[in-house]
Amino acid sequence: MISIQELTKYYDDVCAVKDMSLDIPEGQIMGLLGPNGAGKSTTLRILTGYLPPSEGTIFVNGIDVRKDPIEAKKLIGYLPESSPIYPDMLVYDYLDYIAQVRGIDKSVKTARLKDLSGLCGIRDVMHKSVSSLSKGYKQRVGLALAMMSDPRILVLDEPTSGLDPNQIAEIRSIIKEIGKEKTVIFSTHILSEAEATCDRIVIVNKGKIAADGTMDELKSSARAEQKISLSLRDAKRDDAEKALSEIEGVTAVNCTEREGQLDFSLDAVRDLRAEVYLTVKNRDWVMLELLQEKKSLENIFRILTSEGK
Ligand SMILES: Nc1ncnc2c1ncn2[C@@H]1O[C@H](COP(=O)(O)OP(=O)(O)OP(=O)(O)O)[C@@H](O)[C@H]1O
Repeated sequence: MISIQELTKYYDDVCAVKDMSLDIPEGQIMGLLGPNGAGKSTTLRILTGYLPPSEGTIFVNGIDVRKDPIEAKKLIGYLPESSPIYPDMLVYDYLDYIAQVRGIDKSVKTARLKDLSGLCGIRDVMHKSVSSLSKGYKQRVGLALAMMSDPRILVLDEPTSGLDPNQIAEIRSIIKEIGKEKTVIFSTHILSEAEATCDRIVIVNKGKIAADGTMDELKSSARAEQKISLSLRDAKRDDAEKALSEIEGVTAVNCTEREGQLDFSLDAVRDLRAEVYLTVKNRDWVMLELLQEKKSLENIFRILTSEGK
């Protein structure tokens, strides 16, 4: 449905997106996850035809966004990071006005506004002024605006930014509901946000894709590397290092010594606590501590997006 090919964007000499390629199939809810300044908004602006790329191409349903932005935009609903909504109108009047601007036929307009108000949970505020709404409701109105033309693709830039936990949960459930029928792409810098909502997560850092997969795939790659720490007494350092490094699946052994105690940190391909325990027991060394550090997705995200990585 969407094919991003070798996308690069420079703002003067700042490279915001570097050689990004990505295919997004129809019906997917995809989260673009990354820290501030990773290039998420820039990617979404180019995808929605609001910003030209420096290099590269984006096809939306076979349409080249750069060559035919008007046709491409017809397929996309876009909620930018700070959605510009007029404060002085009633919600209903505002949606009605936008429906007219978008050329929605009068015969279907009333039904469309009714559907949207239900989908986006704004029935109760349709006759309130936009300025009186909470940030969460304003965001729902923004969603309704993005969905006005019943687009096949919905692009949301940090849709839950600045909302309280209840509002976040509400926006999430609306996105999930919309995602049953549409392709949804949204950006966030919060891992749990992407985890709760997405079929697929693309982690971007410094304009590049750092990881791409389903939540399960990212989690199993996070589990693929384990760290085990243990402390021993009554063991000779050389013997202990040798014995631990000979355990199948241990890829690195680090040791520090203090007051007759050996503290080890092992890298392993899986949870090897049982093997470590038996190795120590068979040699009559005293085990003071045995711990497995959980390498959570949170850690992976931090490692992938931290400075210098
Ligand atoms: N209009 C602009 N002019 C110059 N540099 C820009 C402009 N917009 C973005 N940048 C720079 O491009 C890089 C990527 O910014 P972008 O807004 O795309 O990142 P982001 O991941 O969306 O971050 P945030 O979550 O903070 O919005 C950053 O270094 C940013 O400072």
